[in-house]
Amino acid sequence: MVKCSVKAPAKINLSLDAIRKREDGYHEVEMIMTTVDLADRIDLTLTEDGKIKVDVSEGFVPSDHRNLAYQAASLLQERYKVKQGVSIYITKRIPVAAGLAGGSSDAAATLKGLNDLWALGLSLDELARIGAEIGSDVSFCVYGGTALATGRGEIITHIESPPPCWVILAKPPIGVSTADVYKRLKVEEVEHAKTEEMIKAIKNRDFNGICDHLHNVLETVTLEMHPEVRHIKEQMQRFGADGVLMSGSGPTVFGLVEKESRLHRVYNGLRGFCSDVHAVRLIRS
Ligand SMILES: C[C@](O)(CO)[C@H](O)COP(=O)(O)OP(=O)(O)OC[C@H]1O[C@@H](n2ccc(N)nc2=O)[C@H](O)[C@@H]1O
Ligand SMILES: Nc1ncnc2c1ncn2[C@@H]1O[C@H](COP(=O)(O)OP(=O)(O)OP(=O)(O)O)[C@@H](O)[C@H]1O
Repeated sequence: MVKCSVKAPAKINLSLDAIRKREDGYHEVEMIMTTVDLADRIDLTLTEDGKIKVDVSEGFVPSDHRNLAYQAASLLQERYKVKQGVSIYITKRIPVAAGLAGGSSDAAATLKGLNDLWALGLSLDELARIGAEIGSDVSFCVYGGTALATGRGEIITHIESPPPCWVILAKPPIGVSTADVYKRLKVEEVEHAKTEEMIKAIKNRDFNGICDHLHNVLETVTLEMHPEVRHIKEQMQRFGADGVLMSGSGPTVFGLVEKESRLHRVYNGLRGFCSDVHAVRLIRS
């Protein structure tokens, strides 16, 4: 096999809590993450020149060593002394710098695709451990589905999928730096998430319970920096989403909607003033 295509789905954080700042500069977190069916596409083609080459459908995403898919390929190539190179084409559909783990998911998909193409025989757990060296969200993206992520986000405990529902994603035309948001977070002052309650609601397939326990400690920080995120949250609530929260470090806001009849109202209402809106579903593991 010399080529393959891999899907790289986005994630949302149903809850995100920061427990404390660690000595290595990262925050100890507790997050409930789940994948949604908005995905980038990664096309991998092996080459004999030993080089890693990245091209991206979006001009403003870096196509050099800063690209997380490049880093994933480079890490595997060096560690397993692979002689072949790879040409990576990324078709971006996930909004960039959005809190949806687009780059992390591209890296995870590249790890999985190259594990097959280079016949490395690594397990998902091994790929997730390698992924953690690239970024805190990459381990989760290797597995997908729904999980509790702890540590700095790289320790993954699988949980069952939430009951099916629609997810509306709306991103204002700004990008947010995760490092910036964490830097401004006053972890000793946060109102903590009820992570156990969220897990219980998911296990009980209690859609209203899930909506009641949506909580993200980074939201206050990003809302202060970007009032347009608050505006989108308010509009999403006004148009009738059952539960609304900012994902990750933002600025994307997601709304959970149980009934399809209401989906159109929320989607069309938001499209009125926000150009980057997607109606997607949760992906069951
Ligand atoms: C906000 C989330 O997207 C939620 O899923 C993740 O926590 C961030 O994951 P990520 O983008 O893969 O983040 P990384 O590339 O590992 O880290 C970017 C920067 O965010 C800060 N960071 C990240 C994760 C974490 N648990 N604590 C932190 O303080 C650090 O300053 C780090 O330098
Ligand atoms: N494959 C990639 N796709 C998108 N951005 C990438 C990629 N590789 C590197 N980047 C860089 O990473 C930055 C953050 O982009 P990304 O879309 O991964 O953010 P995010 O969705 O906020 O991630 P997270 O939720 O994990 O914090 C971008 O500004 C871009 O410069």
